[in-house]
Amino acid sequence: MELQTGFPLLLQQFKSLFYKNFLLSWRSKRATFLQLFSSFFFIFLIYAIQEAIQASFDSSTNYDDVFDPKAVSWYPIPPCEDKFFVKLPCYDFVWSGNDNDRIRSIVSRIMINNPGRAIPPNKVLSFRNTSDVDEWLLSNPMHCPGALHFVERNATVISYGIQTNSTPAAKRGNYEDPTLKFQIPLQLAAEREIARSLLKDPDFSWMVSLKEFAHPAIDNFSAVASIGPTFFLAIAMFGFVFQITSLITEKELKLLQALTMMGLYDTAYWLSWFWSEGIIAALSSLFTVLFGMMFQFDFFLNNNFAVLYLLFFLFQLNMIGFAFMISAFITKSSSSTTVGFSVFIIGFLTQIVTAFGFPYATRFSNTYRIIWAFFPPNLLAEGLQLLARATSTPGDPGISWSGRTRCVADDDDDTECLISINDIYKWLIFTCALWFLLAIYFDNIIPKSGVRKSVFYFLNPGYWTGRGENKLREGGLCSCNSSVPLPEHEAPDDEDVLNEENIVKRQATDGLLDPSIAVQIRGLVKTYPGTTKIGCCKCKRNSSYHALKGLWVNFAKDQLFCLLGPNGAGKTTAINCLTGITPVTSGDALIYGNSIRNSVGMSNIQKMIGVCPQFDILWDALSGQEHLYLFASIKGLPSASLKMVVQQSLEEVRLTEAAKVRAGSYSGGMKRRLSVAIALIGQPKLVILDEPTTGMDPITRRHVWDIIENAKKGRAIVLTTHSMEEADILSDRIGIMAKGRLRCIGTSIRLKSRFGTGFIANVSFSETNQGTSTGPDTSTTMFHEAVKQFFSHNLNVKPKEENKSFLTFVIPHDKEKLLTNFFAELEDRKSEFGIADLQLGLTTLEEVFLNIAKQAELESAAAEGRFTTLSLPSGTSVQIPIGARFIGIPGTESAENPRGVMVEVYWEQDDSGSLCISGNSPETPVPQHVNAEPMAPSRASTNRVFLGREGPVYGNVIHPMEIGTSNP
Ligand SMILES: Nc1ncnc2c1ncn2[C@@H]1O[C@H](COP(=O)(O)OP(=O)(O)OP(=O)(O)O)[C@@H](O)[C@H]1O
Repeated sequence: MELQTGFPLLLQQFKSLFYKNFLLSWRSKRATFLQLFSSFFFIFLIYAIQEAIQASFDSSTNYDDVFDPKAVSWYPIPPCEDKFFVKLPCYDFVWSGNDNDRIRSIVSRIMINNPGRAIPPNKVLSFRNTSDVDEWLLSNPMHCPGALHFVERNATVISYGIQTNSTPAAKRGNYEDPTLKFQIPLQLAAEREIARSLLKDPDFSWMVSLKEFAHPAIDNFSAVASIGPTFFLAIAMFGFVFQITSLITEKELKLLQALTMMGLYDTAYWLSWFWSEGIIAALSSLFTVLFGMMFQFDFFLNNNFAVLYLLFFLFQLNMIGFAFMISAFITKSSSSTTVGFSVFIIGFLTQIVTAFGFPYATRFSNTYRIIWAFFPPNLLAEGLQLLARATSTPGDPGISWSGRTRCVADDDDDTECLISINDIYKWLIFTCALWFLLAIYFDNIIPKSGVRKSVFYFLNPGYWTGRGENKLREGGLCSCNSSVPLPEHEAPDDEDVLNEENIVKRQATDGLLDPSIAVQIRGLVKTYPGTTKIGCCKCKRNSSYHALKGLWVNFAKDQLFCLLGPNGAGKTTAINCLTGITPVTSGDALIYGNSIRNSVGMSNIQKMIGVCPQFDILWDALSGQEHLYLFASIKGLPSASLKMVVQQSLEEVRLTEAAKVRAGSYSGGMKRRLSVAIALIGQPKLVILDEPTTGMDPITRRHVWDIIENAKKGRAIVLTTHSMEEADILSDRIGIMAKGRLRCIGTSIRLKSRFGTGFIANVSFSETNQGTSTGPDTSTTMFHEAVKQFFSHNLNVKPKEENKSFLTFVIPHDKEKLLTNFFAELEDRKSEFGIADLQLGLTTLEEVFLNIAKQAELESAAAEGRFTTLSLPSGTSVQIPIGARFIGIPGTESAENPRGVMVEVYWEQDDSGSLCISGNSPETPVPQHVNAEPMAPSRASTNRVFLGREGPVYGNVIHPMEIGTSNP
């Protein structure tokens, strides 16, 4: 099937990723709902705050149009309880001059003649002079709203003064103007009664009316301008946090890595996210403006719709770009909320600073404004200020579309225009593009799975032409990678591995590419470099590690090559090198002639490989069918064939019925099957299966084996597994790795015959000879003994397992030549021995595996000179090199045993694969001819005495050859 390439592939990848993002948004409805409609909640809050604040100025006409002001002529002295925040007991007024009869009479008339309400005597306090009043007011704050001070100059002149608490106050939506409420009534009462007293006419009266100017609303409090920036930032923060979470989750779960292995273009990935989030931002901005209009804000009604919409949309888009960029620095999706909260707090603070005029005033230099514009919330705050200022009074027309470029002086002092709404658009577009490019740049240079590109990767022409080396680096940006020498090349001990290596080397030197070979690995070396991370308080050092120490091997077409090896052998590393996830340190590999070290080669390889990674890399919210559609599209399968291919794949892995079920609800086995289907989709020419059947039940496992078996045709398959049965059944060739090296290679039978302990003979006896249930009869014992005798006499072997129905013998390889005659004779004497059935088989692959792993561990322990303690039943403890088989015990020399005694040590591997002592033989004399070496490390070559204490005792290693035996 012809796969798409170039721009059509990019377009197809973009479409399928866009659809994936759409599905993810659709299925996380709560998050999407918040992104789209959180604006309603915030605008409602702005509305409520605006209403509350305006209500507090209700008694003032400053915020209203007053075209026909009313005259007010009714000004009684109000009861003191009407004063806001008054303390009880309170007084309607206090006065001074009480040592004067005439003044006393004037005050009593003020109280009696107060319009509408006579003031009771207990609501008034009198003093002799003004200083006494001041003293009382000082010691009794808020107990009285005003004071009158009278002085009788002469019979015709009485002067007076007024004191009021002149602070305007607001309480629960009401405004208190002290002049109108307290000062004028006191003034009118004092003047009225002074006039009556002087004229001696108790009915003398005149009308005083007060009337304000007709005026339009003087100011318009804009909650949108004052608190809007914070609230609109909060709306954008939902998208910001969800965006970072989605991106980091895809990295964390290695979903992005899986897509990259399938040949994903970076651009398609980022564009798909940008578009899908851009659409949500577009809708969210639309709803923001519509809700603003719905709540009848002048800000939203008077400014042009497009001008408003563009500001909100560009801001939200900018925040998405910002989220992309920030996500490159975050490794855990759980951190995204913290990051979002931090950005919000910083934005909140810088918006306050912006609202106070920084840096959009002529006294600040342009540099400040440029720096300020790189943080999107600042631009939003300034944009909202401009729009609010354009609608500050109800008569203001707002900013029209054509007026968006018009620059209005910011301040009364400022005559120079500093920024227009159009400039804000330009800054938002520019910085958004910048964040987008930086996101791709940082994503490339900040390590993912320990791998990154060079800081100046974009300066390498090969990056743009695709013809350069596939240069990836390892380690963090700030870590100093020490240059590590390559591991020494050791010629393999095993003849088959050596042969394979020579074949590959010869083919590499000749430059010949055998058409039957799918993958040729040429001396692959992978060293994870040691890094020194300089933290704030400490230096952290990791030493380098040679995970692959020179791998030379061919994988043939139409065959399955199984890589076995204990944990940490380097299997996954080898696979990661082949798929381009990990850069190789040295050597190369050709996959169908394409080098993994070359960018073009790697992009060709990605089109022809399918990978089933060790751990399922799936989106919980997507169904099996959707996964297959996505991966097939990323791979470049023509869109016309997608449906058919996906159906076939689902049928193949028996997931048709669960095709529409979300992968999150799949069982472990179903997920593995889906991963296998993804690896096989698009007929890849090389399929890499890393432990594909982990967690599957035996029935499903066998079914997947069938799938793998059928998939061999026309492609090469590389399989890693810890199931020896799987390896045995599926493999055409097996390579067992340990400690980064290939230890053996060949077919299953060859490995068993070369590395197994020998043959297994199972002898089962006929039922009639098995005695009663209470115990074997004498004939059974007789048959058993006869067979045992026969084996012992001819092959020198004892049974490994025995019960009343069968005997099992392990026959070493060196007896192979005797076997034909031996079994022919046994077959002839079957009835004589009471034998029902006779089976001969090779030892299991598992045994081969264990032997190879143990051998590798022994070698490495010997190479590293590691020691362990052997505790003998006699109570002696000796230090012995790990893996040593025969040990002479120092200090046991005697006349009887002049060379002392020795033991054979038995080794086994623990769960982590390390060797540990499983037991030892009884002590036997060391033969006379044996030369035992004291095997202490150089620093403790003798059994020294340290500070009065004995040092450790080191055993003498005896080479097995000296005793006449060979190594296991
Ligand atoms: N990024 C890394 N940095 C340092 N060392 C690493 C890194 N990745 C793997 N290693 C080391 O390289 C060695 C080989 O690891 P690898 O994952 O290839 O083993 P494996 O054979 O696949 O094991 P398993 O069967 O457990 O999957 C291990 O000792 C591992 O600790």
